[in-house]
Amino acid sequence: MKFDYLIEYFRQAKDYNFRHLAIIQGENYLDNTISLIKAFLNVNSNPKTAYAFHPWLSESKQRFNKIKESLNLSNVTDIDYSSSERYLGESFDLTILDSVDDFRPNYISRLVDLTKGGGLIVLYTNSLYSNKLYKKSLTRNNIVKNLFEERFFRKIKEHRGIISIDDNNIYFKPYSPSEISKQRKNPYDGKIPRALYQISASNDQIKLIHEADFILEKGKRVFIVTASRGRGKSAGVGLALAYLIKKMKNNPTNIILTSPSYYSATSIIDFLLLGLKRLNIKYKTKISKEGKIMKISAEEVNIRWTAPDLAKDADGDLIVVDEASALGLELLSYINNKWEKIILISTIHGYEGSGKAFLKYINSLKDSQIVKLEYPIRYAKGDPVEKFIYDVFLLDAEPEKFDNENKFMEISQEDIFNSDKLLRQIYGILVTAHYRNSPDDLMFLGDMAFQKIFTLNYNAIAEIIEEGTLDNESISKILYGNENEGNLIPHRIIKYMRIRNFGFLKGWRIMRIAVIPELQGKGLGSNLLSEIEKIAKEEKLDWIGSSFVADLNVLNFWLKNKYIPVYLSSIKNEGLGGYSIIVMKALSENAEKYISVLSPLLKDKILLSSHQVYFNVNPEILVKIILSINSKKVIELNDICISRIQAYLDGYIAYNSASDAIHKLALKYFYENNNKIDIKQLSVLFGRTFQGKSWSHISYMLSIRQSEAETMLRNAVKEILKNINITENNNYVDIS
Ligand SMILES: CC(=O)SCCNC(=O)CCNC(=O)[C@H](O)C(C)(C)COP(=O)(O)OP(=O)(O)OC[C@H]1O[C@@H](n2cnc3c(N)ncnc32)[C@H](O)[C@@H]1OP(=O)(O)O
Ligand SMILES: Nc1ncnc2c1ncn2[C@@H]1O[C@H](COP(=O)(O)OP(=O)(O)OP(=O)(O)O)[C@@H](O)[C@H]1O
Repeated sequence: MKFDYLIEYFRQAKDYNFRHLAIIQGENYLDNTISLIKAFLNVNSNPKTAYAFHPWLSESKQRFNKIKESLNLSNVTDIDYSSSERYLGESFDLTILDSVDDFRPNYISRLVDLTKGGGLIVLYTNSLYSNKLYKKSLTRNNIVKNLFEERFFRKIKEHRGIISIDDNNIYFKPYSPSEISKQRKNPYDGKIPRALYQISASNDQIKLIHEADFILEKGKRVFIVTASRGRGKSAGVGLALAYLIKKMKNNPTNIILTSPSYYSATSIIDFLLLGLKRLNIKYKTKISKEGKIMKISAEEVNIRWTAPDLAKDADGDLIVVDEASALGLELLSYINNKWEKIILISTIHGYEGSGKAFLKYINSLKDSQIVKLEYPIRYAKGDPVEKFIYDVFLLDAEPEKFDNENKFMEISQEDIFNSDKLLRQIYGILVTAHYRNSPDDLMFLGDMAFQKIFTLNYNAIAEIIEEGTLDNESISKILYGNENEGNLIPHRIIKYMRIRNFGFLKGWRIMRIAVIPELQGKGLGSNLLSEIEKIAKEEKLDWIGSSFVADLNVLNFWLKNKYIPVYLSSIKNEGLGGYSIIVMKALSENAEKYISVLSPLLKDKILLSSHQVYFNVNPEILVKIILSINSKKVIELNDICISRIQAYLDGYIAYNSASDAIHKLALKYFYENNNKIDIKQLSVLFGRTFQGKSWSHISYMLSIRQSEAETMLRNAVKEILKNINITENNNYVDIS
């Protein structure tokens, strides 16, 4: 097919700085891809090109070579989908997505983003439906739905500026440049150095650089930068840091830079270096073996990139956190407790979800200033491809609040995907409530067949996966190392607890439960759960459970609804920023037996191995879990122990001298649970005794003053002692 008539539109896009997206399908996909790009080359003869694929899959390299050679493309970066996050700070004129082997929403939204105004994105495939890697992970017993893809096609037809080519048919409604708003940079006003003004890409960036010196004011200061994707937040902060370095000149300063992965901070680093160059400030860099810039020294200032878990405790004067909302509120609150000067950068709408909880958090921070960037950097505002991506992946879905909060019903995936209004509502609840929702989750919602969706009148929703009833072979595979993410709870229990026959039981895993933000805390979540439990009982299930990243509020919700913790993952899920916990409620006698074995084991695990496995977990979470598990053990304390504790309380010996005795006393308390003690006091005791934490660590984690920590521990110890039958309250012993 010839696409010469599109040249005029490509030219228009170049003039107005917007992009086109083409979806090419059918038997002639390769020829059509080549012809379409040929038309585009009339407008840009040597485009900076990104080519994304799974290079290890058969024939993918041949396709890459054929396209590259037929078009004589010389400036090509080949990107392995699995490491595509490394390219987030880059920009391209032409982006080619090989979708023959995979059609994965997260990859598409991430890579489309990298394309500049005037550019073209081509997504080509034989068929969007068959043989796709991510889709296979949603397939069970050969069954999977196509609701996501069907909607994707409907959206292609609805949007202007999107080209759809299907063998011999082309469907394209041109976009009107009148909908594009070009931005002009305001004249230079002397507020920032001219050299930085010249390299700033938007008025928003100039404002950001100007306002960043808020951080240099006396006392605690938190400077927050938020925007949708690609607004130049990170680059702007890089330039702002260069300016701060210029201002701090002779002050020795240590700056810690952190982000979920090194690559998400590269924009900051690149633009910091560019800014330093333009300001004529000399700098040195320390580069790792993999080529990562780990440290920059300029004037008296040192800037180091450090992974979040280490960064939070590092020594420094200022911490800069990129993609802050992805780190989770617990870590952010720790950082806020420990650091005096903080810069937080976060995407508000985007593939990390819109993060209402994060917004609420930053709005509540004292001594803070928020700068919001509006104008996109890579392309003009009003760009049709951005509109398409937002719509097709529902990046900005916001739910409405409905009356009659308690009407319980099940909704089919078909009903949801056939009504955009309903889908926006349901998915909007997930996006706003769960800040880690991503476009992949939308495909999951549409295509994964073994799930059920329940709602309380569209104000609260739960997404449930059917798990269990595994056969012998599947169970054996799990025992000997195979993954089975479709059966998450049975997998964890079979693999890690080695309890084989749990796999035969039938259960429901509540994969997501969420209430629209305005209605949280009013009982809707609990009501929805109890309605679901009724149905689960009617269906004769054995168990109902959930796996989520341990967070105090969420844990409280499950405990309040009488779910019992049965498993806590031994490694941190870096992607989700925490340790996953599984909670469960038995619906059959059979399941009751398993829970009564599993939960005491979890209590033992926490009490015996927190110093090495869970030392980074908030002690309050661990205390909540152990207190919720009712398993008793007798722990004997002899008189010497008690006397040493008493001597500690009376101030004759230090904590360290009595630490073993206090440890035993705490163990006795946690296994006997006989009197109610303030949870924060217990958490200090647990943190110091079982996790080996320092007083300062504990205070940052629990948001208490450092000076309070030891008093709280003493109070907990006193309270526990009070309830132990002690005949004489001595702080010495005679041995006869
Ligand atoms: C598998 C998973 O999906 S786990 C993730 C759960 N979902 C989320 O974190 C999304 C954001 N939060 C929400 O959508 C909701 O708050 C839910 C689903 C956690 C709870 O539903 P709600 O209707 O808010 O809770 P409900 O009123 O029934 O119960 C209140 C209890 O839940 C806990 N809770 C957890 N989160 C919240 C919250 N955001 N607001 C109020 N209470 C909360 C509290 O312990 C509270 O008890 P308390 O008032 O005695 O302290
Ligand atoms: N002043 C500038 N001059 C040239 N290019 C810029 C400038 N500012 C940003 N860019 C480019 O624009 C793109 C987006 O910038 P950046 O990564 O800072 O945005 P962001 O808002 O942090 O995006 P994300 O939400 O994707 O993290 C990058 O490719 C960056 O190199």
